[in-house]
Amino acid sequence: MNSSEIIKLIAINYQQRLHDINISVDEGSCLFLLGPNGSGKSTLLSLLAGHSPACQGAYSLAGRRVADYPISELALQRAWLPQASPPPFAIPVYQFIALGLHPLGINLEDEQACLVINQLLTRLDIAKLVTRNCDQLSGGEWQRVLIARTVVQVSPKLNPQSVLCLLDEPLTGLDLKHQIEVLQILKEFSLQGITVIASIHDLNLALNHASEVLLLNSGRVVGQGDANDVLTVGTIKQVYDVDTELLAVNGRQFIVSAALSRSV
Ligand SMILES: Nc1ncnc2c1ncn2[C@@H]1O[C@H](COP(=O)(O)OP(=O)(O)OP(=O)(O)O)[C@@H](O)[C@H]1O
Repeated sequence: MNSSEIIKLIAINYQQRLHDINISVDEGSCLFLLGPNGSGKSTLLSLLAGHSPACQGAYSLAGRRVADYPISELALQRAWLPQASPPPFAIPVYQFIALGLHPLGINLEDEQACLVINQLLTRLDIAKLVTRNCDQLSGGEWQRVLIARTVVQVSPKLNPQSVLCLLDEPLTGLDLKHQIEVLQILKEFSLQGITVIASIHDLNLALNHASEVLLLNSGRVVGQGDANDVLTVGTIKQVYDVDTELLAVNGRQFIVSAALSRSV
């Protein structure tokens, strides 16, 4: 393990869903997982969260085999936002977000915890919803509540042992303003040394916000590295079967569908 490597996967195979995955991720990286529907992004995130004990190969987090972590220690090191989970039961929003404190052994009597939660409520624009139950929210509001609960668990201000924040399609259902705020929160986390791994479908957001990307296809890694190197017209055609063009605007690259750009 090199000094900044936080995640190491060697020869991971899982059912028929992931094949020969060998990856390494550095501390503080903001890595976006990309790939078509069914390519294995959720499966890989679940495995990184420590939820696929029957996989073949080796997975180490912070230099230790994940299989050797007691679940209570794993919960201190990483948080995981699964994809599109419905509200579990009719619990008030504030109490649901505070569930993220549970693995840390603190509760709402902790002043710093209340401060962190209240800041998140403001930033994610959910302060006005706190007294409502989780099953009385719109899809985008519920997604922001889920993100808040996940982020609280690995907030460096509350949890000095946190190293990893895993999010499966965190931007799904969010409007533009809330997407930007979530991306900003994730960037701040990575700048504070927390490794962020999130799956998304928007290649342009990946180009402009990821420190690196990992592109999957049919459960195999097609490429990992700088988004500009991995997301070429050739790899996009190979993986998504879509013809694209790259446009440069104010020094930034954007991917557009070749068919759509010709039809206007
Ligand atoms: N519980 C399951 N049992 C068996 N196969 C599954 C299960 N869940 C998913 N799969 C299969 O595993 C493969 C990878 O699925 P996964 O959900 O990881 O893809 P994904 O890249 O996250 O897709 P999407 O972009 O649609 O969310 C797919 O072929 C899928 O059909």
